[in-house]
Amino acid sequence: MNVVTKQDVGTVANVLRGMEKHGQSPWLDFIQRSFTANGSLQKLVDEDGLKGVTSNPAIFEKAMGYGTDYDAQIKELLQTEILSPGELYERLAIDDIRATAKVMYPVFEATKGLDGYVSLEVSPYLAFDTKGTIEEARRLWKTVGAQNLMIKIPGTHDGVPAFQMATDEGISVNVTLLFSLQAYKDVLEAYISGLESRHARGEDISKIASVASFFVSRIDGKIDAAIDKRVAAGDKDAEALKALRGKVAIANAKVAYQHYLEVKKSDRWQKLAAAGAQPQRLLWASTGTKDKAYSDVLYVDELVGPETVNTIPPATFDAFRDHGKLRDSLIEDVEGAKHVMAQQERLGLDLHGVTETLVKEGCASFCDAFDSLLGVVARKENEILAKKLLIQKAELPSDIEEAVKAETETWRKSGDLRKLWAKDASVWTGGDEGKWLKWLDIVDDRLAHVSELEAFASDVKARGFTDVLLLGMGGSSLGPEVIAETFGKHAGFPTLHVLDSTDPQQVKSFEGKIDPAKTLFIVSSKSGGTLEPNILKAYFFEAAKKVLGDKVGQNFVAVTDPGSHMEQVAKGDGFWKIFYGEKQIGGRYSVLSNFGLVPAAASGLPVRSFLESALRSVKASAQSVPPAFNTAFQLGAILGVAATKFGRDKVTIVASPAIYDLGAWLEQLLAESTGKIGRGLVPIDDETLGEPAVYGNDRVFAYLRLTGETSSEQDAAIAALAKAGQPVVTIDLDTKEQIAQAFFHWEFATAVAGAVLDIDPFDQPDVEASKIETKKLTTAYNETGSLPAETAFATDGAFSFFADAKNAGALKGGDTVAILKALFGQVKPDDYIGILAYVERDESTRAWIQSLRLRIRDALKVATAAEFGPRFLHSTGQAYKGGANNGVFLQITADDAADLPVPGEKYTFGVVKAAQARGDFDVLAERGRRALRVHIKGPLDEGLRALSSAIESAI
Ligand SMILES: O=P(O)(O)OC[C@H]1O[C@](O)(CO)[C@@H](O)[C@@H]1O
Ligand SMILES: O=C[C@H](O)[C@H](O)COP(=O)(O)O
Repeated sequence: MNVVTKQDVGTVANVLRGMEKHGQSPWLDFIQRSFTANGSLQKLVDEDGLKGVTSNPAIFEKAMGYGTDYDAQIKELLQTEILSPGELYERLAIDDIRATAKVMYPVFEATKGLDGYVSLEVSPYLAFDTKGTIEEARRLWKTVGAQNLMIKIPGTHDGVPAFQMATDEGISVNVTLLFSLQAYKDVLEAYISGLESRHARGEDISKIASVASFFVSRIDGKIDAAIDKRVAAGDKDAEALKALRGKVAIANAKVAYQHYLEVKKSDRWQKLAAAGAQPQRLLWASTGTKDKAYSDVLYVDELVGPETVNTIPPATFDAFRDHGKLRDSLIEDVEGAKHVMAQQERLGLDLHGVTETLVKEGCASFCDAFDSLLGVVARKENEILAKKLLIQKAELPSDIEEAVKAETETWRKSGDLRKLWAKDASVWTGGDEGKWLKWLDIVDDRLAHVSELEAFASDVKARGFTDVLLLGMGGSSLGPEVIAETFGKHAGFPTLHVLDSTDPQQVKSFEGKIDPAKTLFIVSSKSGGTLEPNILKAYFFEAAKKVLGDKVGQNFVAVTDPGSHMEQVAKGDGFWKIFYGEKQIGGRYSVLSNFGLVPAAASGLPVRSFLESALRSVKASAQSVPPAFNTAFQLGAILGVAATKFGRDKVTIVASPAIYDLGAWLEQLLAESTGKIGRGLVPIDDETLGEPAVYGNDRVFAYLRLTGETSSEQDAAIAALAKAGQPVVTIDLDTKEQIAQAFFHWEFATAVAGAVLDIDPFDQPDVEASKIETKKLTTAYNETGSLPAETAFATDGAFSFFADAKNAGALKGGDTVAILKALFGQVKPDDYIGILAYVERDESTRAWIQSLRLRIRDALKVATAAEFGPRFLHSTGQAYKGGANNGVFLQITADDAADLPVPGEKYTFGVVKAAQARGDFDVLAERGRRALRVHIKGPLDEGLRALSSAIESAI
């Protein structure tokens, strides 16, 4: 706009100023920070008699999307606050609107509230959402807090009731995107009804202003195109059609204006007018000429009339000042306008259909503009925050990259990420997914209550505990384990240990690490009904009671969902504290709720800054972030697309040594969330990277890299894999604390991947099956004093082999090597092998299983999972049973060197573990999985060594 430099502005003959005499107010369809700040806007007011300003998402996109006007404020805001791109945009926009409202305020005063307005549009994403629109209108009205503000609301079917409510509540509204006479009539009716209801309550209606933004040029754009097409096709009505070119939009506006005049005469309106109501003026919008063949001031020249507004884009504003003509054109030749309307109908130009399309297209194009604007804000935010956020880099083969782009665009168009945030189950299977999404809000929620956790932390410190022993499984133990493993001991606080096993030796080992009198026990179970934490609680409660007597409960804390069995137990046993979980969060999504935070606080982790770090991830995935800029979405889309379209269902998790345990948490999240109804992602954790040659085409590599403590071997191996064309996603963490961000990032990505896989990522149907089998066995034990007998299909030295009839048939028999050969002989490319060991998980068994899996991987070139039972039952076990049938399983059980009693039960820990292994195997077999169980008699270390060498010979 050249208003500042042009010489002829403000002359007496200024045609813009002259509009006033015709009862029309010129408004400007434009906002830009520098334009307001450098006095250009003021100059228009002073010299051209500018009377108002309008904005829309496309205008803000132009203002914020290019240049550097806003960079300083963005930086400043992000220094002190954690904001999503949507929140950031709103802060910038509101500042602009306020600054503009200030410039326009003298006009507002001088015209006694007739003019001087500035319009701010509600989010275009809400165009079909009445509730969302009214809520946002109220919020913006309150936040901007300027009398001369108008909230812009689309005049859609769903927008009109919101407009009526807003009017009733005293909010001034600019109803936008009006194309048809009928839509305009509905809007005027809503305005009157809104005023009437307010007036009926005895409230003032004189301060409410409203305009109806009736769009002009876009109508000609569509109608003229239809005319040209028909003329080109040799339509018999070519001449009559040509005569309508460039006429319909103006005729449509003139007819709408006639309706306005008629309504103003009505008794209904007169009553409101007598009570001080201001008429809702028609505002001509979309008045920039799009077709170069027409006058560049066509839609200003031809629509001049009393009690109207024309919001004029900058170039048209300049052009009109330069050569616009003023006459009462709006009421000129109304009959002619009606004739044009009748003609268009007779000729089948379908103005009705065109206006309907224009509403839809108008909403969609404002959404597109908003997407692009928010994308720019998100990009700027990412650049400024840099390492304060996780930095994700995807190196994908071009076919996967293309497919991910297409998926991203599908999500952008459908607005499904906003639906996800709105907890709309249609994003997944339309089941009960909406009830499991409280994890989306939990970070905000916990931050609001963080002082309780901080108080707990100081109490724990003050009581001088040396250790914290957490008893729980899966979602209740893996997050705390990551926290314990990653952060270690905090000075002045107890050491956090996590026990998630029924292996008697392992229970004993943990018991040996602590002094019950100086230990805080955290019994953690969402459901409160899980077998393991219940029996572990019974065991340690009894052990602690021996030293603490009646005060034993004071060394126990429960974390459980409200109303659970565990809550009752905790109350009955006089636990020191009970912390509650959220029923609307499943176990594996619970780490940022009390399930992760209570042990974190007890071990001295500064939970406030941990949560604030997590909040950055929440904001980076917020509903305002377009999918292309939402890195957690991108991760989920990559995993989902790679699995469904490219057969790459093995998510190979690689993590820097200092954060290695994230993989254990991630395994559960991915496997239990996605591995069901015969599909899903198979996490492969902690499988030391090999040469590219040892991999097939069934993997995606996810590399969690702690930038300050990287492993050069990992970096080199990952680089080689990317070079070899394997898909690699690298996520850089700048600090260990950013595991908080990684938690949310992966939860969000998993939810997205679940949608791409078309499954419910919040249930775990197949875990339940093995729990039922286990329960049957432990019940039988309690009744008969022994587990039901079972017969090995083969024995060889220290080894006995068990399987269902089908697997036993396939494995035939013979010696150990022959049986193992038969098992591994069934492995096909793109399968994976699961080693499922029900033995104590300690340094030596972990080293043993790790070296074994690598030998298998390198020999057979398939993915391997190395798992300990019963821990994995609450994690990857779901996918092994419910996912695709591409796993081959070797289950390992062993005689227990010593057993431990479970207080109050006949069964022992050893019996429980045996029942769990058998329950697990039964379900694997029942699901048609290729599986073998080998039981080791005698000393475990010898047995494991012998098994390794037999496997070595078999592969
Ligand atoms: O916290 P809870 O209810 O004891 O459950 C522990 C784990 O068991 C499961 O329900 C099934 O394995 C997991 O989803 C969960 O994390
Ligand atoms: O209120 C103003 C409208 O949003 C604007 O005039 C639309 O104009 P356009 O059709 O040129 O985009």
